[in-house]
Amino acid sequence: MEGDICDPDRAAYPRIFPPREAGESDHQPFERCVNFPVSVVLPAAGTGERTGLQTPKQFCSFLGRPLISYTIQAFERVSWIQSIVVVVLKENMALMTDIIQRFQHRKVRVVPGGSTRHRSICSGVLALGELEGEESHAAVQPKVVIIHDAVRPFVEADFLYKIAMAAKEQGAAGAIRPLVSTVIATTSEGYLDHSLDRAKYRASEMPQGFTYDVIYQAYQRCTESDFDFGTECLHLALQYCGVSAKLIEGPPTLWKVTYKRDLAAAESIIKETLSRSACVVTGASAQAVTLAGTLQKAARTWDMELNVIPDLKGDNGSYLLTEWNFILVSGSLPCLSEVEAILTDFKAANRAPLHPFVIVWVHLSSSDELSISRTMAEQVAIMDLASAAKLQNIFLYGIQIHQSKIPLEVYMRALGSLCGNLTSLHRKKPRNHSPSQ
Ligand SMILES: Nc1ccn([C@@H]2O[C@H](COP(=O)(O)OP(=O)(O)OP(=O)(O)O)[C@@H](O)[C@H]2O)c(=O)n1
Ligand SMILES: O=P(O)(O)OC[C@@H](O)[C@@H](O)[C@@H](O)CO
Repeated sequence: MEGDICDPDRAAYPRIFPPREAGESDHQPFERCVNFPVSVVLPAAGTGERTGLQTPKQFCSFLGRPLISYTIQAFERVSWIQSIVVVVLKENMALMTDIIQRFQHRKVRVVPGGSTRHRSICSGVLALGELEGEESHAAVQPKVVIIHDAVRPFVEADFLYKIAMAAKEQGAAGAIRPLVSTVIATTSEGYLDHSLDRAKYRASEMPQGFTYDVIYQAYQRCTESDFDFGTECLHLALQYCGVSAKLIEGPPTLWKVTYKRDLAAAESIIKETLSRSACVVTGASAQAVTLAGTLQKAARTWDMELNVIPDLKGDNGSYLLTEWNFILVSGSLPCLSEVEAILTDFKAANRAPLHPFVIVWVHLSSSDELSISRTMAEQVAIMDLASAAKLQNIFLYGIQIHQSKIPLEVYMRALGSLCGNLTSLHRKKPRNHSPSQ
């Protein structure tokens, strides 16, 4: 597809996902890239009245992490997004800055919002044209602006790609979903006037994309009434720039957190997603990498996503300690130092895990290379280590695979049921963090 400069078969993170084998089904996420600058505006200056809570819904925490942090993370994981502008109420600027620092968000800038959603979005769009500080080095004025409600945390890279490409081609693009209920028009006395043919209408959702010029002009030309009562950016593009947006049906995950019940739904999705992902840390051992590849394939039968990494540090040396669980695979003789190293890395990253992390230490031994006594001694040492790890909110498991004795598949099933525990672990309340509203 035009603009798609990445080889679609190349994984977005080549050092994590081994190249797919010929004919292997498309289990692994890969990232399609665009070749023009894209920035994001996340309006988050609302008060969330409809939730009935004191805390604005974008700042409500799940597993110790505010909702808006999950949304930002969904965007900063997309490598072709150059910058993110979060728009919050002036009194929440310090809180938002703290969240960015605490969760190590990158390429994010905070600007003050307005009294309505359109005024907040406009503030974010204008900020993209005024690059300041280090932003001016890293980001250029975007060709395409993606606008996305900060309270829609479940957005996928592939759909963002479709919206960005359509916005570049058409000038504007928006996500839509089928209507669940029929839309009816009422009389001023509150009676049915007429009902709309549901087949002709769709729900307008987010993300939406616009070329920078279109959305900038639309906000320059719209009226005060638009600013005060409007809810649809696509309408402004049509009304004031003559641009008819390309509409793309999005996945059901695009829904917006609006009412209190939506918070509970969002929390269960977050827990479910977290418990089905893990990083396999292999070190440099070729044997461990091979075992990791086998694990990765087997994990698909457990509906788990395993990302294989050589160590806990990312390309730029920063720790990859986001919300992953970890499976530490050692091909060499089982030595505690590998486990101790990963726990030390956790400590060095200075990130108290806000929800239980799981480390499964899988040792592949080609024979009974260990005497029983050493195994026993080692098990005691592992148990001590596991007790210490638990104080860090980390659950440490160890599995020794004697390849000679039992087929690998049997171990895979054991590991599968252990990984299945991740879900139950995440159902536990995070230690020491009473979740805020
Ligand atoms: N003045 C406003 C109003 C809303 N928003 C943002 O626009 C998104 C969608 O709006 P909505 O769901 O209506 O949020 P609230 O206005 O906070 O909700 P409510 O109407 O229940 O108060 C939210 O991320 C919200 O923070 C904004 O940036 N500035
Ligand atoms: O109307 P609310 O302020 O609840 O939320 C904004 C939504 O209307 C908006 O996100 C989509 O309809 C797309 O424009």
